[in-house]
Amino acid sequence: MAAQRTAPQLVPLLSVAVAGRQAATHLLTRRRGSCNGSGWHAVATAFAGTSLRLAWRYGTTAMGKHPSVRRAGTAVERHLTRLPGTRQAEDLRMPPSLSQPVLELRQSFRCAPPGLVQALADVLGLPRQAELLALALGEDAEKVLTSMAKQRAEAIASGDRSIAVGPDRLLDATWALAGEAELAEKLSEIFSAYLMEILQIARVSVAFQEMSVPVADWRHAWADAVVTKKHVAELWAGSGQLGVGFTTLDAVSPELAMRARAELETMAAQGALSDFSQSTCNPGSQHLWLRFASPEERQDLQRRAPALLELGEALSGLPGALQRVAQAAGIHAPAMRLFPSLMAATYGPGSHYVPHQDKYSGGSAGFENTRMLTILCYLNPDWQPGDGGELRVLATRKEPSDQPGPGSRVPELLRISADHSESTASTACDSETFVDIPPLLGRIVMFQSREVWHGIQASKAARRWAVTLWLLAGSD
Ligand SMILES: O=C(O)CCC(=O)C(=O)O
Ligand SMILES: [Fe+2]
Repeated sequence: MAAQRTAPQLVPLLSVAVAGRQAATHLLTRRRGSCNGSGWHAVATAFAGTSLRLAWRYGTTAMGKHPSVRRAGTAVERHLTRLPGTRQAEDLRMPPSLSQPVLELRQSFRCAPPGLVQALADVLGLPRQAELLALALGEDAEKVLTSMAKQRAEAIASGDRSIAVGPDRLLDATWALAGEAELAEKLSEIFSAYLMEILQIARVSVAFQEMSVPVADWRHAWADAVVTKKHVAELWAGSGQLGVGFTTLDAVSPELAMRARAELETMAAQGALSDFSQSTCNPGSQHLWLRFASPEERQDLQRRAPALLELGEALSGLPGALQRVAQAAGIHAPAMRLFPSLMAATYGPGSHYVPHQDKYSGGSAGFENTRMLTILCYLNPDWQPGDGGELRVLATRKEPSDQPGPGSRVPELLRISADHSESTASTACDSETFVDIPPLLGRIVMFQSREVWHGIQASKAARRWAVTLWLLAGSD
């Protein structure tokens, strides 16, 4: 309808973009104590950017059908799910009786990390089944979850409050004397925020999933030529050093690596880098994202940083090459999806990254992301022994970690049994047994994101540069 395309639509359109950005900011600012949140930064940023573009493209129609901002945001997500190469076949199978918001919720749960979905299932007392959960939450999931949070908060406030109040509990001992209503309100606020964050991550997972492709769809002749059975055996069968699933490959031409480094230096000089990280995990590091998922993004990157695009496209061919070699060798490799985007990061003198695994998600909820494979490429032509900045790969111990992570009290109080990664880590690193890998020009290191404990030794050189590509879990 022509009337829906007039100027007043601008306000709700911008609101959609703002909602997307808010989701992004929320995830960024609530990141506490978690040592690897950058994947979700990418999700959130991607969601915000795509919301804006799609809001402009489709928003007018969406607004006609959905007057409120929340619904408009949902309508944008619906269009997201209809981008080329997405799950249209599933759309066709959807029973007509489910309303659009419920279908969208179901799609979110299908794309979200399993731990998140399990958490919602636990809270609702249902099996972890996307359709059931979407139906239970219905058209106003936020309202249902807020009311679950309130119920649980009231039960605790009127019952044995010592499970939530006191030393080493969610709330400190000053709450012991609080009135029942006041305590219930405080707990309800914390529980709601936690559940909203889970819902938000599930919603942005759709964008991430839909903008990614199966690794087999991305072929690169260079990648097919350089991957051998040795790499696959070290990576997926743990046949290499420490037996933890990592491999190195010195295969990027020094000429390409030098050009890529020069482009990063230029972008850094132009102020394209993030602020210095304030995290205790990697203090002082800076990063920037380089996306090449869509033709527009590729064109843009080609103009700004052609060598980084060339490098990104080449590295993106590695996972598919690894899959093919693994299959031929009878080695099991997990199914993966590629989100075509590199993170470039730089560590100046004194900065480092504590040992961590790449499966940790950002956000205070602290759930696991779906990363499966980390591919790093180093761009440091002048690196010398003594410069620091080595990638330290550590051996693994089987004991559970005795250090509960941030937010771990909330799932407990909400009776969530999900894979709350930081409180239930089933391995820890053995800080005495490790391999240090110099970050040499053109060197690639690949490892299992969920298994391999790794960190960066304090850098002493002026600038240490690396680009990273993360591969996400796909369905077998
Ligand atoms: O740059 C490196 O060597 C590792 C970086 C890293 O571990 C990360 O960004 O998660
Ligand atoms: Fe990492």
